[in-house]
Amino acid sequence: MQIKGDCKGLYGSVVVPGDKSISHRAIMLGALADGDTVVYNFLRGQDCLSTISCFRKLGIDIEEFDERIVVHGKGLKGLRKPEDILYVGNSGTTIRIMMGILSGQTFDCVLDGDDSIRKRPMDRVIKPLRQMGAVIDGRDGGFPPITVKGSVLKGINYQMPIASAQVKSSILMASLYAEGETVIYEPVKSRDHTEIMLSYFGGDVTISGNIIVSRPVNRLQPQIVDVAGDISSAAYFIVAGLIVPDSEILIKGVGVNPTRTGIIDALLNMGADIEIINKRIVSSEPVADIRVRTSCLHGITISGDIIPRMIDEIPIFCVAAAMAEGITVIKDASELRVKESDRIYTISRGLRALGADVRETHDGMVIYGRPQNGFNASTVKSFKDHRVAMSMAIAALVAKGETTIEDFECVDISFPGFIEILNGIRRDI
Ligand SMILES: O=C(O)C1=C[C@@H](OP(=O)(O)O)[C@@H](O)[C@H](O)C1
Ligand SMILES: C=C(OP(=O)(O)O)C(=O)O
Repeated sequence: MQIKGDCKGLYGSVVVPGDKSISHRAIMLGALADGDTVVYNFLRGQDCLSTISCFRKLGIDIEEFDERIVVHGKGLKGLRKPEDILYVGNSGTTIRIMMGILSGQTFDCVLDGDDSIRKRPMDRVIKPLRQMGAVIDGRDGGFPPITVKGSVLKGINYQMPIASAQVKSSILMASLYAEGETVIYEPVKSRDHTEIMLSYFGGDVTISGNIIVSRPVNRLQPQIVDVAGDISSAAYFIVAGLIVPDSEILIKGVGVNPTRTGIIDALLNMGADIEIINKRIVSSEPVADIRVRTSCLHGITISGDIIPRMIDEIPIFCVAAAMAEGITVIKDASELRVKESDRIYTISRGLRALGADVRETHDGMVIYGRPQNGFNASTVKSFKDHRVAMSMAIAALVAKGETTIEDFECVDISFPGFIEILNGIRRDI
């Protein structure tokens, strides 16, 4: 993909596709509910389509219409043994949360994914699920393919060693099949869409601070789920609107669940002109419109609790940091090393190719903002990582000349239509 630089301004309003995390969960809980769940604004990105494909193989009828998806749920005990392996493509969320669901079934199955998934650690999920009684294994102790033998589960008390919504959600799904209560202690609060949606579907979940208690229920109630716009996708336009001169963008209908808004808090601390307006609740999740205008940003340090609240946005945050005055330091973000790519390495490498001064540390980066000669166009790798590809596209807007981003089609994993929306608000195209 070629991206023309020297962008003269971005102007207008955009609507980003539905939230990836919420879309996955709507299919999963819809499949386990007794009856039809209707999902509006479902994200038709490859990751969520992988979730649909896995549940179809498990015997769930899922119909796709233009504006909605209908999941014909068969109840907690309604899944049937698949005839094939369950292929999750590039989606960590699909494989990890499904491991929890499949542990409590009465049949065996195998989960596998692409080259990137085969390198991602699954022991973080295997360990607590085994404590619950699951019979589950991975290649070399913890990598896909994963085999799951359905078994009888019991509730556990689990202190999570890392903040991970995928691990938490996998345990919560298994808790639906476990005898007794499951208690999860999170070191730092991670996104809570599973807890919110489980309650919405009639599950028995209580949350107090970082402690979540779940008890099994006899049935889940099907629902209408209107998926909020994905703040992770909105983040590319938020940063673009801040760093491209003469810009003003309104992003409509974005999910602003506080466990996801770390990127907004971090950018506000850098001096960003961001307004959150028209706040409302949609299907139990907070949603708002976000207005951004070109701003003079300055460097900051981010670490600790804010990191899980913006984990997927750190690549695009690095682009903002590289355009800010002064130094930005990112700490406590070693989880980035086990995403679709090692994002500490891949985003540092991409930004350096455009002329930024970025140094890697074991758990983050140090970014010396505003390179003297500005950004200069180059050919950069996406490493087939959708978040790196889109972050580089935004950085390319403020480079001199035309940047080439390799393997750009990977953006379809989370944001089909990204480039069309971006070109639609460029004043110079
Ligand atoms: O639960 C989820 O939907 C997700 C959780 C996060 O992963 P971790 O749980 O590994 O932090 C995030 O990076 C991923 O894109 C989506
Ligand atoms: C890490 C991501 O997703 P997943 O873990 O589901 O592959 C992401 O979308 O940035």
